[in-house]
Amino acid sequence: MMLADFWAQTLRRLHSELSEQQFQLAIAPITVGEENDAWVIYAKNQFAVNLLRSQYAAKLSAIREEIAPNAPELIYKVGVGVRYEMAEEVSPTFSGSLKTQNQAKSIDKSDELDNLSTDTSSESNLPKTSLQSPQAPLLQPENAPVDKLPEKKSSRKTTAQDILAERMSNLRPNKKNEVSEENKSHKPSAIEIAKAKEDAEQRHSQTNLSPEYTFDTLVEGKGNHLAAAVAKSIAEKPGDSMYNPFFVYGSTGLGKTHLVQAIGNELLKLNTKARVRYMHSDEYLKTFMATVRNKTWDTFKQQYLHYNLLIIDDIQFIQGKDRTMEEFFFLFEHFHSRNQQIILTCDQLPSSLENMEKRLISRFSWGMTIKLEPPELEMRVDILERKAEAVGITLLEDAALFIAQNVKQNVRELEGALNRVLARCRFEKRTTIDIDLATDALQDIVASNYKPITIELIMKAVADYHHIRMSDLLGKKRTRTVARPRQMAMALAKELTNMSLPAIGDAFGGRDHTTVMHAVKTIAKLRIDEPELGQDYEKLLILIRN
Ligand SMILES: Nc1ncnc2c1ncn2[C@@H]1O[C@H](COP(=O)(O)OP(=O)(O)OP(=O)(O)O)[C@@H](O)[C@H]1O
Repeated sequence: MMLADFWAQTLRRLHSELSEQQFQLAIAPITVGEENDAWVIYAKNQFAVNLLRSQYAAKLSAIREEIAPNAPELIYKVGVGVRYEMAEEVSPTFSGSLKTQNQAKSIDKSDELDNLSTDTSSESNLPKTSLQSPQAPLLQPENAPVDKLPEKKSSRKTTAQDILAERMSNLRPNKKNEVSEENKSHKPSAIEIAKAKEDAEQRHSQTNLSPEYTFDTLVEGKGNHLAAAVAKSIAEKPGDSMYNPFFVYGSTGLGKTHLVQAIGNELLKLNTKARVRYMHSDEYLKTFMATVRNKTWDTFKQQYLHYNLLIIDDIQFIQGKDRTMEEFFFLFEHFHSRNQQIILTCDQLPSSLENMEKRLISRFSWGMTIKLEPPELEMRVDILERKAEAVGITLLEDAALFIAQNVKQNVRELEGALNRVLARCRFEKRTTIDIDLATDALQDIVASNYKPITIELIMKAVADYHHIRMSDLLGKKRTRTVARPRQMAMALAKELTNMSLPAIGDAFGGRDHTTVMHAVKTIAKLRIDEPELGQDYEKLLILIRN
């Protein structure tokens, strides 16, 4: 069998077996190739290679054994090979069967929804476990009540309308199984709708989730793209062993809480009866201490065991607290062994948690561990624009760029800076923020960020902006893609530094001062004649100054 055929069939197989999110996240980006008689699965970075090796290598080997037993072994590497798009590469019968597979997948998902929403067990129905010895943990996996996440059922035909109808029925109070045929056409009255809304709001408040932390309000960029994709996948299919636990870590203010709460809110949107609970580890600690003090073990156990999704924020705070860690270990085991989803956030990688129990550290890495990185410039601008828009204020592009350039570390600080600018804007009874207003409102931040402008700084900014190398600016190439940015860099050097024309020429690979003078004149003219170039120049001025 040829590699192309093998991969086309493998894609079809994986597409039918994995969730759409898993497929899109891990499999779709793969390219393949042949090297020295081996078949190579290429991924774009080491993280992706590791992910493939740990999560999919066994499955891929099994498929290879089955459909191409004489084919070479598969090896995994960072690199780029040939991409086979499923729709184009497969035969007509393949795409036909692909459709069938997709339908099968939607049946599975709707069944999960059915299961989740019709499971009516409540805390009071839970069997109680007893504390067997003073040292015994409160939560013992073997005794703990079984309240499973739904398992996939097979064949009932379910359409998208069924799913919608199911979701609608979840909005009505409690009567799902008692609806008679004639009542099916019953339209809920305004009172029923108001009651259902009130119930939903009450259920939501018990989850401890902030309603504003959703995927809609979460801006995505390089720093959180992968984490957001995994998060959405979990909301769609909580408890999948690949992402259980989901361990999100990163410095303060990067959006860990927002991201993990968005999972809870999304799951509740998909299924109003999913049992979700968010808590800060501090709350877990306090509740546990109160339990020890008051000996209210049963209440403590029942409080946690029936959730489908438990989110604990800032898990690092339980470090060094031996009994709490022990208890948490059994809570974790309970969730994991029953495919109930657990999500943890932390300020550092599990292995860096020096005072955490070893068995917990190893378990934290069983599922998916993802770091949130500080937002890059474009993402910061996007966040600012979206947040200003949400309060009905227009933030002009250069003002957004200016704020984003000055506040780089984390999103919380970015929000703080924006709030100051918004306050000034409202005080002046304006509806638009321009660069003057932003500069004025953030003077102190700008002053503390002050760095002298050097010619190297200018060259780097211009090279980055135009996606060329610094060496191109110094070299002899005269193609337009290089020559124009070089002229721009010279003009910027003239405007932003005190350097003489000969000194600038010298810094640009020993060029004559007349070359610099020509560049300055050309750019001055082009800034008027070519508005796009003019805007690029303005943006570079802001970038370099800030
Ligand atoms: N990608 C994002 N899009 C929109 N808003 C964001 C994003 N990331 C963070 N925020 C906002 O920034 C603020 C801080 O985020 P959050 O509290 O989630 O950070 P954190 O990483 O949990 O911080 P800490 O570790 O200090 O608890 C919140 O108001 C949040 O809504």
